[in-house]
Amino acid sequence: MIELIKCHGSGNDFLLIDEMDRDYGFTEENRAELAKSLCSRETELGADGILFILTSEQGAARMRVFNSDGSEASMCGNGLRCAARYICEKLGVEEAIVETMKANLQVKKEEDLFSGVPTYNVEISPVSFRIADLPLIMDQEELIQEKIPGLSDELTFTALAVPNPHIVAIVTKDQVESDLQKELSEKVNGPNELFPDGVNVSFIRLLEKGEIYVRTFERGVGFTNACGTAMSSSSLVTCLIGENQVGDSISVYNNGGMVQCVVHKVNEHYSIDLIGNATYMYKATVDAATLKVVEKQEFNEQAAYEKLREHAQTVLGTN
Ligand SMILES: N[C@@H](CCC[C@H](N)C(=O)O)C(=O)O
Repeated sequence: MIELIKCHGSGNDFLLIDEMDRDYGFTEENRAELAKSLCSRETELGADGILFILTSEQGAARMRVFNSDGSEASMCGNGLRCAARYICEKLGVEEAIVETMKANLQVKKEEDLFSGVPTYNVEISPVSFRIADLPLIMDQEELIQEKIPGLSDELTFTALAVPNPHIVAIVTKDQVESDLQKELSEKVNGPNELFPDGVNVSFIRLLEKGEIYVRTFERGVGFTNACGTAMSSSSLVTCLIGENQVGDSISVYNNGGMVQCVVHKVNEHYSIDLIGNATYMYKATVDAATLKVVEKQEFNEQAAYEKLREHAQTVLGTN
């Protein structure tokens, strides 16, 4: 029997499985297979990915994230907020260090972003603009607000690794609503010569000063309600172009709700605080042999979250 929690950050939903106290004896193949089968939207659970919580020698716990196609990602911002809540509540602490594939990251409980919505602040770091770190195969060091030959004649992109790979473009409302993002994203996430490992592709719409909208096609998943590392990357890009300021809070609206991002710059190194909900939907027990849900218990937290989501939709409706 596998015990899990279905949770979400901005509607980017995950199945959280705790391997700290319980040794399920998963192999790497098992984790990838579980991600593909349990995350399938054809099944009762369905999710954008699985968060495996493990013991760590470098922090309070370790988070590994698998996309719904079975690939492992180096980071997941919305997932880290859910993992942060789980780890902090389990250990009875308000803040912790969580080990991820490439970095040990600071997480902490924050004041509720909206009444009754459990909120966590997670560090998004390290940030690299070296295109080799994505990797993006082009004959240059960085790509900041530039065209990518062979990808789009109309859009300029910024490429960054936080540390999972992202390209972001500032677009118009019409461009967000067109099929352009789907076409580009499928191109760079299929066999292609630019991004051999694929890439998360975000379109940003500038709303007001301090307010942006971000829509992301996630590598290994497809369009999701929101992507935390993408919203962090997008906030940083709006600071680079002078639209927003380092140190200021940026409200980032998405199709699943909203979060806040604060970009920091210390000694030429950027990091981003990603602040948003960590909502539990239900607890479930799954039979590992049949992958059927044998028990389910709701948390009743979604109603409070819906109020935040309605607010976000109202803001988007007027922009
Ligand atoms: N949804 C995540 C990112 C998950 C990983 C991503 N699809 C990748 O492969 O890099 C987030 O909230 O950051």
